[in-house]
Amino acid sequence: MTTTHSGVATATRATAAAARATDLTKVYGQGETQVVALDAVSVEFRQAQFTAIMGPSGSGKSTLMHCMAGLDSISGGSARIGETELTGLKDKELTQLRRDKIGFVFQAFNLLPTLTALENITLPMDIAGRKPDRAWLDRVVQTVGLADRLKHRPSQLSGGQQQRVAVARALASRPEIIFADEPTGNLDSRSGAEVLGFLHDSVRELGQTVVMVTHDPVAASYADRVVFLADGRIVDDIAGPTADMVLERMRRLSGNTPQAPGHGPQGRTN
Ligand SMILES: Nc1ncnc2c1ncn2[C@@H]1O[C@H](COP(=O)(O)OP(=O)(O)OP(=O)(O)O)[C@@H](O)[C@H]1O
Repeated sequence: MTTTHSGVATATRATAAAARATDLTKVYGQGETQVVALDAVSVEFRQAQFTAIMGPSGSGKSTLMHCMAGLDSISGGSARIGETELTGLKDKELTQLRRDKIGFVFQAFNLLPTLTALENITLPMDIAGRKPDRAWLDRVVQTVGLADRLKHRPSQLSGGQQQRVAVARALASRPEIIFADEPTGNLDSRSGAEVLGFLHDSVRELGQTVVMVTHDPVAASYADRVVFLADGRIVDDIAGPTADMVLERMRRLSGNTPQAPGHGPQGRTN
C-alpha cells in the first residue's frame, strides 16, 4: 500500500491502466543527426494514480508525454490510451481521441482572456458540442476551489487561480487521463503548492489519472509514484516519493545539483 501526500492510501485501488507504452521508441532525424529520444520504453499509468515523470534535461520526458498523448508520432512499439492503440489512427481519429479522452495542462495557462473562468472551463466541451455534466462540473469547481471566481476573467485572477482554471478545464470532460507538462513552472511556490494540491485532490477525490512532467523534486513529492528517465530509458520507479528521495535520485542521475526541497512549492519533505 502507498500512503499519499495527505496520508490517504490510494495506490492499491488503482489497478487498470489508463495509458500504456510498450517498447515505445522515438527516433528524431536520420543518419548522423539521428537522436534516439525514447529507447524501447515500457510503462503503465494506472487509473486514479498521480505519476510524476522526472529526469535530466534531454532524457525524453516531453517526448514520452507527447507520444503517449498522440501529439507526436512513434517510431516503434506501441502506445495506448485505455484500450485504444494510437498507432494507425488517422489524424481525425487522433484529434477525437485527444478531445474525448485526454486532458492537458501546460506551463502556460492558455486561457482565453475574453472569456470568464467558467466559459474557459467549458470551452473544449462547447467546441465539441457536448453538454457538461452539471453535477460533475460542480464537483470539479468545488475541488479546485473556484466556486466564487467563476465570473472572473483571467486578468482578474492570480497565476495560481488561472492554472486552477486550466486544471478544471482539463477535468471538466472527465478524461481518461490528464497529462500535465511543468504545470507549476510559471508559478510562485505558494501558488504552485495550491495547484499541486488540487491535482492531487482530483486523483484522490475524483478518481482522476494524472501524469505530470516536472523538474522539481517537491512537485514530484505530491505524486503517488515517480518514474525516472535517462537517455530515453526508464532507470528508476519509486512509490510514495518524498522530495528528499527524489532529490537524491536526481543527483545520482544528473551529477548536477537540482533545486533543493523548500525552494519550490511547499511539499512533503519527510
Ligand atoms: N523535434 C525534435 N527534433 C529532433 N530532436 C528532438 C526533437 N524533440 C526532442 N528532440 C531530442 O530528443 C531528446 C529528448 O528530448 P525531450 O524534449 O523529450 O527531453 P526532456 O527530458 O523533456 O528535456 P527537458 O527537461 O529539457 O524539457 C533530446 O535529445 C532532444 O534534443
